[in-house]
Amino acid sequence: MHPALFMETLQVQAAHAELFARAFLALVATVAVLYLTRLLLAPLKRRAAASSPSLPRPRGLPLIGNLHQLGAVPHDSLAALAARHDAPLMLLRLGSVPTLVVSTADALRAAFQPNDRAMSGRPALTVATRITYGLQDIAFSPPDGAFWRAARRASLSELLGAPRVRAFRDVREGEAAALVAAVAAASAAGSPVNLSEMLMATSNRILRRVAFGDGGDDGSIEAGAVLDETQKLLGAFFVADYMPWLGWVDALRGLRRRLERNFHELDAFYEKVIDDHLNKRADSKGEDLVDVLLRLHGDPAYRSTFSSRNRIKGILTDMFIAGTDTTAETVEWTMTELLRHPDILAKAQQEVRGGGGDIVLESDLPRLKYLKQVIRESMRVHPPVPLLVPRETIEPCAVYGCEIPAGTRVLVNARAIGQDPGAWGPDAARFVPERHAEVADLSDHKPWHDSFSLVPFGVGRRSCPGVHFATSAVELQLANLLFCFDWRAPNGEAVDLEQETGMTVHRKNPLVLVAERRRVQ
Ligand code: HEM
Repeated sequence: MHPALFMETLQVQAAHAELFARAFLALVATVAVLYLTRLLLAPLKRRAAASSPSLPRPRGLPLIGNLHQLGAVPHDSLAALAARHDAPLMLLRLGSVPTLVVSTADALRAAFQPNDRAMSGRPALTVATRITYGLQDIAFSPPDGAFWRAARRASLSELLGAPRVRAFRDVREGEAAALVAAVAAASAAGSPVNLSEMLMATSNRILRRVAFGDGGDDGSIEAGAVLDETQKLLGAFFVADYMPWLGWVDALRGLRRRLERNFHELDAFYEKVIDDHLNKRADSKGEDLVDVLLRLHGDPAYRSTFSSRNRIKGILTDMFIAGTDTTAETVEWTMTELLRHPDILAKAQQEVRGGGGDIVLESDLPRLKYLKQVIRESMRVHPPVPLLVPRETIEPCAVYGCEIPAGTRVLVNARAIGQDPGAWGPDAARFVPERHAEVADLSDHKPWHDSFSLVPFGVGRRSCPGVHFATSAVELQLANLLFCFDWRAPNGEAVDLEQETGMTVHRKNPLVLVAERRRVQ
């Protein structure tokens, strides 16, 4: 190496070492100060706690609080922690963030029924803030401004409401048929099929066709990879979201650079899609979601809500992050449970096959009552978003007489609530679709919110506006998989229930099954 270059390298290394030493010293000093402050304040806190009712607060560690108790599968670890402390509502400190965790149906009712508004904030998480152009979307924007209310109203009336969902029926039927064809082709030689992969591809294609009007073909592989990376980043642990003052660690870990790269790729993709739509709008046939958003952009009644391209792009991001994995995972977990319960699988198949024809269409769905019970039961036991999307209190409120300050993060453990024996009885852990047999209208999802015991789509004013959109796709795909194929695990193995979590939860091991094409007489 050239001596000058060698010297320069040494200098750079020395500068890095010095920088690192300084950062380390700053970290040690901060930890010491925080620990001392905590020690000094402890008697004061104890006196205050003795004078007012308070919620259980499982003991944490200095600095990280209860973060270490989240484990690899946070919703299950939190359920176990709540059970250990007999605490349907408990207050944790995740890093420096005070967090209320709700784990039973009664606790959810007590927390949300009187405080729907107070509980309707969302924390400004690092990834969500960036990919939604600074919270200019529906899922993460603050609820107290005019924008969120107007955008949510538009999402219900224009984007995700029943008429719009009906208009995309051809897309869902086409993609269900394509899924059947893909399974048939892959299993033609008797080899097992990776159903998880196929379900994710189907869900992705539906969203892309509905949102952008493209078929997920030409040039879209790249875009698929970009959206995949967005999902991965959303599930990644950013230190800044729990210890804002230690946020620089995310930069050292390379996460900030990854996020920036992903944001710019996503942005370039949206820009192209929007330009393409503006250029060919005049001769396009049906409206896709980009067309609708551009129409609203030009409509005086909506102009202030959809005033900028960034808001249109923020809402498109919502559709993808909220609508793709969730739908695929619902089908994946339902198939998992069916394979683990052959009697239930047989009963559901008998119902689906009772209608004749060689494929199931949407017009067949209203008669499939048992299938709907199976899906409901699957979402009770495996809600795809087990801790919902985090909330944050926007004003102080009280639960069970205990004050919850503004700015408290709120995690609703939908999975624990779905298995709460207080709400579901002593057999809550068993998979029994018949427990929903008395539900009058299985397609009406409002009771899911009212009962507070089945909340895979969330609660109150921030609950999911995509329920209709999602359930129609889930029901049709499942009906066709059961109608067209007989299913079994390879070599008679048991199908496991191991989970892998990000913001959503999917199977850790892909669902690989043997599918035998049913011959229709
Ligand atoms: C089975 C599929 C789905 C599940 C389980 C699901 C679940 C959820 C959950 C748990 C929330 C948070 C609710 C809360 O905080 O109380 C949510 C919010 C949301 N979902 Fe879904 N979702 C699904 C499909 C969809 C689809 C297909 C779309 C759109 C294409 C969508 C769009 C949204 C949006 C925009 C929000 C944010 C609402 C707000 O903050 O006001 N979801 N969803």
